[in-house]
Amino acid sequence: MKIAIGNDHGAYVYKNEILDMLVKEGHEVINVGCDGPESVDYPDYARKVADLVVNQNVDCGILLCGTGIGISIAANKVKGIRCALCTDTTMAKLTREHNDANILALGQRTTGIETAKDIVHTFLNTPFSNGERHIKRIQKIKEIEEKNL
Ligand SMILES: O=C(CO)[C@H](O)[C@H](O)COP(=O)(O)O
Repeated sequence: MKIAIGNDHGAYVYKNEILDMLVKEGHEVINVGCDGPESVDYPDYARKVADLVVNQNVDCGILLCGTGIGISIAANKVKGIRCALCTDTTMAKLTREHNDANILALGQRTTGIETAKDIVHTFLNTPFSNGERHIKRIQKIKEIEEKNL
């Protein structure tokens, strides 16, 4: 898969671990995150990954910050983004099956690295269910976006 990954200073260690893992597994990964501990602003990185996803330059995105909260809030402001903060594999599976999430958010300060890696694998390997009720609900999310224009 082609994956965009971005992060703030609170998550560059996990970003590097997950990036290495994905490249070893044969994925093409575009790294638009920060690569060191100097303080940066997570919305800037949310926007970079979100733009790559909505413009269909990549199949999906991964965003990381200290908690995963701020960066997911920011990404979800971009029209067409359904970014899910996941803290376990059940959430990763269900957000793909039910919400057709196109960005996964993770927190370096809140989730263990092995769990985070498992979450990434589950997110990437779970297809959208295409269930009628889920399609209808995602359509309603799109309607909310349109009204906010
Ligand atoms: O988790 C985050 C946002 O939700 C950020 O990574 C966190 O707020 C950064 O904090 P600090 O500037 O104190 O390192």
